[in-house]
Amino acid sequence: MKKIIIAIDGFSSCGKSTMAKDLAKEIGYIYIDSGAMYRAVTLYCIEHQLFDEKGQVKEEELKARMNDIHISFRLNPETQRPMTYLNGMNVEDRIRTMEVSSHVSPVAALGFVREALVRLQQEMGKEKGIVMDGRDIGTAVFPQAELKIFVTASPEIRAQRRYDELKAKGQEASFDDILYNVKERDRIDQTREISPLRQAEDAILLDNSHLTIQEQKEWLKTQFLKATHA
Ligand SMILES: Nc1ncnc2c1ncn2[C@@H]1O[C@H](COP(=O)(O)OP(=O)(O)OP(=O)(O)O)[C@@H](O)[C@H]1O
Ligand SMILES: Nc1ccn([C@@H]2O[C@H](COP(=O)(O)O)[C@@H](O)[C@H]2O)c(=O)n1
Repeated sequence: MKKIIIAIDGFSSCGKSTMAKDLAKEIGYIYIDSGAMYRAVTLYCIEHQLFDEKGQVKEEELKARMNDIHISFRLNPETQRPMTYLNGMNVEDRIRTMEVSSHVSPVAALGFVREALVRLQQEMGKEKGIVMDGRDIGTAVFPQAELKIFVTASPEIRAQRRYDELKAKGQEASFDDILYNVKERDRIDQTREISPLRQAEDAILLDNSHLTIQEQKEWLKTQFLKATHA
């Protein structure tokens, strides 16, 4: 069967990567979490003191160091899940902290950061057979994608899911902080100048507020089958 590109965009924490990962595994496609790449750049900024005392990113310094930032993915041999590597180090857990979540959207709004990461994402998808999730995959990275999905759910439901996830991992979490972060990231992502978060005209909308993980997985598989048998 001819391989296609599947772009899954949408709001923060609505289940994009859960759906994308499951589908990719089932159909034997590569899965790329583009948000992990923006998170890795943000972690680099935190670890190299590239935020000033007001929490603003030191743009010129980051720009000068972009060539020193190397991001890649490797499969965890036990779980078969992709892990994010930054300059050869596994940073999968460190990029998921609230500290990174609360700094990532301003970093992702910088044109030179987007240029570098979009180039890398397009390179990863040039052979097709890829499921990529993010904010601008269907609009900017792969506008030619054969299947585009745009996922949404209410902010409260999304925050609750993230809260439950952190609690299950034994991490300290405040529902209010998570809700604030989810809404604030959505605001910055939707209002930035370059490639703002929006639904592509040809994307299929999914509100999964009241769907289980299994139901949304089946829904996505149906969309894939429709797109590949059309
Ligand atoms: N339909 C669902 N019902 C309940 N929980 C869900 C559902 N879909 C995903 N989840 C859970 O919600 C949390 C967020 O999901 P996920 O990480 O896939 O979202 P995301 O959109 O990729 O987030 P981000 O934008 O932050 O990368 C996870 O704990 C996941 O297990
Ligand atoms: N294609 C993308 C993907 C992500 N971002 C930015 O990164 C943040 C973190 O992404 P998650 O998917 O891990 O939540 C997100 O809030 C965006 O600011 C992006 O700009 N483009």
